[in-house]
Amino acid sequence: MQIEQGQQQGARAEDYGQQQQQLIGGEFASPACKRFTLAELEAHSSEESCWVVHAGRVFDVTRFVRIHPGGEAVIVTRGGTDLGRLLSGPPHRHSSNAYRWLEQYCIGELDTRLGEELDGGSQQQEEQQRQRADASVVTPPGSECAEEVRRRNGSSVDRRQDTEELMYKTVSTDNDLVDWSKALLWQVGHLGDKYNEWVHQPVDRRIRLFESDFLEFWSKTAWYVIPLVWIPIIVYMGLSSYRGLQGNQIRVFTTFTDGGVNVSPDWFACLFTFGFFMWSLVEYSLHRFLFHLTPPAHSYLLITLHFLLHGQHHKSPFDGSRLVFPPVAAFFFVAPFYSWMLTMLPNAVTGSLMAGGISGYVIYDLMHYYLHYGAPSRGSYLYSLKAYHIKHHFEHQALGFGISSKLWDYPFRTLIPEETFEKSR
Ligand code: HEM
Ligand SMILES: [Zn+2]
Ligand SMILES: [Zn+2]
Repeated sequence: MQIEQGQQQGARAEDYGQQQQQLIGGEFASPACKRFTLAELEAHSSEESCWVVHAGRVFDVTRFVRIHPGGEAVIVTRGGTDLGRLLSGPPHRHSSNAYRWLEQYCIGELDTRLGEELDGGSQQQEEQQRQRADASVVTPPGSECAEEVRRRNGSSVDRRQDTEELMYKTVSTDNDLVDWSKALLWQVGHLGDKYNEWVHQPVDRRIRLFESDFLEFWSKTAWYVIPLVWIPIIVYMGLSSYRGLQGNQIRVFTTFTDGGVNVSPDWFACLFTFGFFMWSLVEYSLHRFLFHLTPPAHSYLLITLHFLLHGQHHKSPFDGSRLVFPPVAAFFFVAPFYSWMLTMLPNAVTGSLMAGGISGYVIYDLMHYYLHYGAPSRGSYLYSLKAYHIKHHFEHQALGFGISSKLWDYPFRTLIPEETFEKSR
C-alpha cells in the first residue's frame, strides 16, 4: 500500500517536472472558461462581492480582500475594474507567489467585445471582431481560460503582462503533486527534492493531515484555546513563584560568588520581564533554526516532520485551524526546558522566568494568528508586521523569522528589505 502510494507520488513528481517546464513556457491551469460582461463585472465592486480583472481574466477576490497585506481598501476601491499594471507596482511589486495566489480566484474572462462596444467601437468593427474571434476560438467545456485569452487576444495583450504571466505556476489542486482528496501528512515525504519548492508555493485551501477523523480533530487548535490553557498556568506559576520568593531566603550564583546573591520578592518583576524578553529570542531561534531547517530530499521521515511542524503552515498560510501551536505539543517543548532550568536555578526563580516566557509565547501565538487574519489599519505597527510576515510566507522564506517583532532579525542579519519595488527597478 505504502509502496503503491510512493509509486503514485513518484509518477506525480515526474509529471510535475514536465508541468513546470510547460509552465515556464507560459501554460497555467485555470477553471473552465466563462465569459463575463462589463456590466456583470461592475456589479461586483463591493466588500461583499469583489471581482477584479487582470490580463483579460476575471477573479473573484472577495474572500481575500480582508486579509490582503496591502490593506482591504486598495482592492475594494478597484473592485469591478481592471487592475492594469498595479500588481507590478508601485506601490508594491508583487511576488510571483502573489500572482499564483491570484490564479486561484480565476472565474473566467472578460468579454472584451462588449468592453470595446462600450468604449465607443463602431457596430461594424465590433461585428468584424466578433467574427474573427468566433472563427479562431471555440470554447470547449473545460478549456483553460488563460490559454484561450492568449489565443484570442494574441499580440493585443500587453507585453509586460505576458512577462508577468510567465511567473505563474500551477495552483490547481486537482493537478498537484499530492492528492488533495486524501490526507497529506503521509504523502509529502514522497515528494523528495520537489518538497522544498512545493511547500513554499502557498495555496488558499484547508489541509487535511490525517485520514483518521480522531487524529484530524486533535491536530487542530482554535486560537482561543491558547489563552484558555496558558493563562491559568501563567497565573499559578507567577503567584507561587512570588510567594516562594517571599517565604524563603533564595540565593543564586552561589557557585560564582561568595555566598551568592540574595533574590528578594522585588526581583519578581525583573525576572518576569527578562523571561518575556528571552521568549522573543526563543521564538526567533525555533522559527529559524528548527522550523526552517531544509529536510534532506531522501528522508521521508524528516520531510514529514517538517511538514507537521511548519511546512503545512507555509503551504496553507490561511488555514486558521492549525495556525496556533497545540498546547499538548507545546508541553513537549516546555517540560524539558523547565526541567533543565530547574537543575541550575531555584524553583521560585525558574517559575518567575517561565511565567514571563510563557506570557511572551501566548502573545506571540495570538499575534501570529492576528497577522494572518486581522486587518490592521494602514500605518499602524501591526500593519507593518503583517506585511513583513506575509512577505516571509510569500517571497522571503529565508528572511524575516521574527513574528511578534523584528528585533532579532537585526543582529542575525535576516531583515527583509524595506520595499522591494524601488530596489528591483
Ligand atoms: C487582487 C489582487 C491582489 C493580490 C492577490 C495581492 C496579493 C498580495 C500579497 C500576497 C502581498 C504580500 C507580498 C507579496 O507577496 O508580494 C501583497 C502585498 C501588497 N499589496 Fe497586494 N495584492 C493584490 C492587489 C493589490 C492592489 C490592487 C494593490 C494596490 C493598488 C496592492 C498593494 C499591495 C501593497 C502596498 C502590498 C505590500 C504591503 C507593504 O509592504 O506595506 N495589492 N499583495
Ligand atoms: Zn516560516
Ligand atoms: Zn505565519
